[in-house]
Amino acid sequence: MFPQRLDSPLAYDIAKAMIDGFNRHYRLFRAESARAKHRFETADWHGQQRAQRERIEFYDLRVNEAVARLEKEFKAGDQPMEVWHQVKLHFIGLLVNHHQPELAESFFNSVTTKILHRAYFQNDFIFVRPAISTEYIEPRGAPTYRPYYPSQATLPDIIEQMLDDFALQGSYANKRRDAERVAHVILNRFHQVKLRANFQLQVLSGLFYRNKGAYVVGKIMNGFTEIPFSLPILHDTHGKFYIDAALFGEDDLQMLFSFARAYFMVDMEVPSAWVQFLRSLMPRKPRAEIYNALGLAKQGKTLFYRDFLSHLNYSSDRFRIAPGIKGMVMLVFDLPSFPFVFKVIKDFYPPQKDTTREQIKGKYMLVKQHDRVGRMADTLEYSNVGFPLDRFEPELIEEIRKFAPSQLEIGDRDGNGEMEVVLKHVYIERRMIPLNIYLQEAFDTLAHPESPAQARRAKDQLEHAVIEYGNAIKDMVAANIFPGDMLWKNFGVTRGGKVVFYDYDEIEYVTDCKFRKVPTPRNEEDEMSGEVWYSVGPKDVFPETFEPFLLGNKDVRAAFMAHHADLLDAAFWQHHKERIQAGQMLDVFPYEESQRFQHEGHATHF
Ligand SMILES: Nc1ncnc2c1ncn2[C@@H]1O[C@H](COP(=O)(O)OP(=O)(O)OP(=O)(O)O)[C@@H](O)[C@H]1O
Repeated sequence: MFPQRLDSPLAYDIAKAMIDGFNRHYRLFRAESARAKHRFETADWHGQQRAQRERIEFYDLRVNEAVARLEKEFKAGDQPMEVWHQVKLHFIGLLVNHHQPELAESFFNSVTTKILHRAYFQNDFIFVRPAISTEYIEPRGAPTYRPYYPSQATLPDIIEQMLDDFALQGSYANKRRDAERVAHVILNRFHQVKLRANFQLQVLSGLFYRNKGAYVVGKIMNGFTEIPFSLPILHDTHGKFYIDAALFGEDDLQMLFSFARAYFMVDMEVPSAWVQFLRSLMPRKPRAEIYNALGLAKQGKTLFYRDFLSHLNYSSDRFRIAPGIKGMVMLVFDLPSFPFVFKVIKDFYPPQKDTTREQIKGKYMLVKQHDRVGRMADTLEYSNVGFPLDRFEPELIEEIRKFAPSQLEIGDRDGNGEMEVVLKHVYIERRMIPLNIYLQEAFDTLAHPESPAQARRAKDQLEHAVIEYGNAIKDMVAANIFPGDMLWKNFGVTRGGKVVFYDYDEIEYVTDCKFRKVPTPRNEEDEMSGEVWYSVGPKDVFPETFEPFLLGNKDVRAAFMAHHADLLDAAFWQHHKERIQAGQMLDVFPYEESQRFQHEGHATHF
C-alpha cells in the first residue's frame, strides 16, 4: 500500500541515516580512487595494486556499518511495514539532487535486505528499478568531459593542452614529441577526409589508473564520424612520463575495459555521466560491465541482475548443463540465449580434488582482488538467486540434486504462485568457447576439410589458439599466478579471440610454488616404473610433466613447441619466481606490442 502521508519522524531518521551511510561510503571510495593519481606520479606500483585490492572491500564494510547503526539507534528491524514504506519515500526525496542516486539506491537495497526478512521485503521496500533519473546531473567540480577544438595545424598544441589539463605532478620525457605523434596518428585516421566544422576531441576529465598505467579516454568527432580513443601514459626508466601508444576504435577500448582485467581507479563526481560517456564509446558493452570496470562492482551486480530478469521475460529457452567437459568441483550451467554461465560449487569432489567449499571461495576471491591481466575472467557472486523452475531442463535439476543438494531449494519463495529454483551460492561469468571445444572443431575440419582454403583457415585458427594459450599463461605468470590446472578445457576463447582462464580452484601464487625438474631415475626399476617414484611436496610443480597432457596432437605440438617450449622448463618458472620475489612488478598492458610508439628506455612490456 502506498502511504498517503509522510508522518513518521522515525522513517525520516532511518532514511537520513541510510543516506549518511552511503555518502560516507562514496566519500571514502572516491578519496581512495583520487589518491591513485599521486601513487602514479610517485611510481608507487605496489601501493596502487594494494589500493585496487582493498577498495573492493569498502562496500560491504560500509553496508555493515549502516546496518549496525540502524539497528542500534532505531531498532530498524522491528519497525512495522508502514514505517518502511515511508523510509523508501523519504529516501527518494533525499536523492532528488544527489549526484550518485543510482548507487545510493543500490546501497539502500543492500542495507534494507540485510535488515528485513526476505518474506517481508517485497519489492515495495526496495528499488527494483531506479526511481531517480541520472540524466543531466551536472557536477559541481570538474566537468565530466572536456571538449577541445583543434585545427589540423593546432592539433599538437591542443593535445599538449589536454595533457596539461590533467595536471600530473612531474614531467614528460618529451611532451611535444608525444603530442606530435598522437596528432600524426589522429590525422592519419582522417587522411583524405575533410575536417569538418565540428572537428573536436571530447576527453573525460580524469585519468583512468590501473597498475603502472594512466589512461586518457575520449573520442574524436568529425562530421558524422566518432572514433573512441585512449592514450596510455607510462613512466620511462628515468621516472618521466611518456605516451606509449594511441588506441583507437571500439575493439581497442573493449580490450582496455575488459572483464578480465582489474578495476580502474578514477575520481568521478557523477559516475552515471562517466558511464554514459563510456557507453557511447562501447555501445555493445553492458552498463553493468562498465560500472564494474570503474570499481563500482555492486552497481554492476545490480544492473546485471536487472538485465538478467528482463532477459528472462523476453526469452523462452531453458537452462541446461553447459557444453564441454563437466567440472569436478563446479557444476556449470547456462541459458543458450544469454552470454553468461552460472557456476555452483559441488558438495562432493573426486579424491584427487583435495579441497573444500571455503578454499574454493578463497581462490575465486583471490582472483577477484588480483590483477587479472586480461587472462582471468571476473566473476559476479550471488547468494540465494531464484530462477523460474519451468525454465530448467529436468536433467539439470537432477544434476544439481545429485552434486550440490545443499545449494538447492525448490519452492514458492515469494508466495506468488510461481515455483522457483533457489540456489544458495552462484558465480556468474562471461561465457566463452571452451578451448578444448574450439580446438576440437579445428581438428574435425582438418580431418575432413571441404576445401584447401578451409583447411588453411582451421590450421591458422589452431595455431593462433595455441599461441594465445601460451601467452595467457605467461601473462598470468607475470602477475604471479600459477594456474594449477593447465588443461585446455580450463581456458575459453572470447568474442575478440583472446584466450582467458576460468578454472580457479587450483590456482597458486608462483612465489608459493616449488618448480622442479623430474629427478634422474636412480635405477632401472625407477625408470620402468609407471608410478611417480620420487617424493613430491604439496607445492611442487614439475613443468616437464605437462607435456603428455597437452601435446598429444601433432599440429598443437608444433605450434606450442615453436612458441612456448619454455613453459615446459622448470628454469623458466623459477626465473619468474625469483624476479617477483625480488620485488619486480611487470605490468601486462591491454594492447599489443605492435600498437606502441617506439621508445628508448621504455618500460618492460609484455
Ligand atoms: N566461462 C565459461 N564459458 C564457457 N564454458 C565454461 C565457462 N566456465 C566453465 N565452463 C564449462 O564448464 C566446465 C567446468 O568448469 P570449471 O573448469 O570452472 O570447473 P571445475 O570443476 O573447476 O573443473 P576441473 O574439474 O577442471 O577442476 C568447463 O570445462 C567448461 O566446459
